[in-house]
Amino acid sequence: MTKIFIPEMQWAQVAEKIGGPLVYKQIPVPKPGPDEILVKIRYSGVCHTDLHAMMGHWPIPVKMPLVGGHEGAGVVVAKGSLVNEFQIGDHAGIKWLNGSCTECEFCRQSDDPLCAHAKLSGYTVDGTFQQYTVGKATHASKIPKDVPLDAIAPVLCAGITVYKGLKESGVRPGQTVAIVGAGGGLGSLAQQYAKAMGVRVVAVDGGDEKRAMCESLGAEFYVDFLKSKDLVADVKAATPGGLGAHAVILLAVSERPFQQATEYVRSRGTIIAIGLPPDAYLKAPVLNTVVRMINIKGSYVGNRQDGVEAIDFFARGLIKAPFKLAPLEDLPAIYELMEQGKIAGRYVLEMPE
Ligand SMILES: NC(=O)c1ccc[n+]([C@@H]2O[C@H](COP(=O)([O-])OP(=O)(O)OC[C@H]3O[C@@H](n4cnc5c(N)ncnc54)[C@H](O)[C@@H]3O)[C@@H](O)[C@H]2O)c1
Ligand SMILES: [Zn+2]
Ligand SMILES: [Zn+2]
Repeated sequence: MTKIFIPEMQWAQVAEKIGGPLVYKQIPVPKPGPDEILVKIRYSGVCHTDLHAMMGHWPIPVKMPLVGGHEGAGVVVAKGSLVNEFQIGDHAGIKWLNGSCTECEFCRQSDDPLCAHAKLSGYTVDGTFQQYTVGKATHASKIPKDVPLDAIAPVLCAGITVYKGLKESGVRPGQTVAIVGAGGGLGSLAQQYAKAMGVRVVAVDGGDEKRAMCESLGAEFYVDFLKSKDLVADVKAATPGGLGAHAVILLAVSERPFQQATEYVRSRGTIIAIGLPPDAYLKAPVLNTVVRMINIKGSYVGNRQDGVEAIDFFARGLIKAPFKLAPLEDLPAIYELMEQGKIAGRYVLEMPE
């Protein structure tokens, strides 16, 4: 086996404290434990969760200083003595779920995201905004060699999460899903997974750039929340018979749509909350929820099998979502655009050689 050179130091984007700023600097390359792999990250997507993490938006303690990032795609360059799943040179993905205990009731039932001892990339352990990242071999994703590492990166969180959310909604081929926040990273992939599953899409987001993107991704209708005078009526009008959407996938980073979705979901329909706006509450009228038999559920990333399936959809050529490439150094500017809701699709960072 050819020996791969691994440097002692590497470039990383580091948040030194809650709220930032980010510092682009050299830090030590981590060493994999016995059950871990070391991945030379080539590309990492930038998820809105990374921004929430740096800003301390959620009441879950976040590691500081922090290297964010959890959509990392690269090459295995070292592994611990217990690792059988990967060989040096394999392509691998580091996801939000960096590892879990594998022994608790949730892990045993393949609900590993619910594990109380889960390690979260770019939150409780350092993530993929660095040249080299460690992850548990059991939880890292296998990426086929013919799959491009830049395009697959956003699938590792955004893709898996929306794929899982669509399955949790129970929406069936031929039915209609309203995707709220359709113009963002998760939204762009949600449209592609829905289409691949034979589900019709009503996209909800703001602005003409996102309209153009959603229409190119196959949305049958686009409702602009910035321009619509009656969003509920507009979404319903875009669904068969005007009866409302069979499922609503909430990906927006503001609270309003979480309050509104019960108004345009179809009777017996399901609302899936995925977006995580800070300090937000779900609110639904009890009467309508009961007499229209509305389901409201949360959905949180996906388990290992969801990951395998989501990557497989991509590998079969069914998922093509737009992304923009930028060097790792540009992360602060990307966060600024994200804050302003100005990113159509996903940004993918390219690591320095
Ligand atoms: N549940 C999970 O497992 C999970 C996984 C990944 C991300 N997330 C969360 O999902 C959210 C979205 O992440 P992202 O990376 O796609 O973010 P993003 O910034 O790329 O996209 C968010 C989109 O929401 C749109 N939006 C804002 N207000 C809206 C409104 N009122 N109506 C319609 N659209 C609106 C924005 O214009 C933007 O296009 C974040 O809160 C993130 O933390 C959750
Ligand atoms: Zn994410
Ligand atoms: Zn567990």
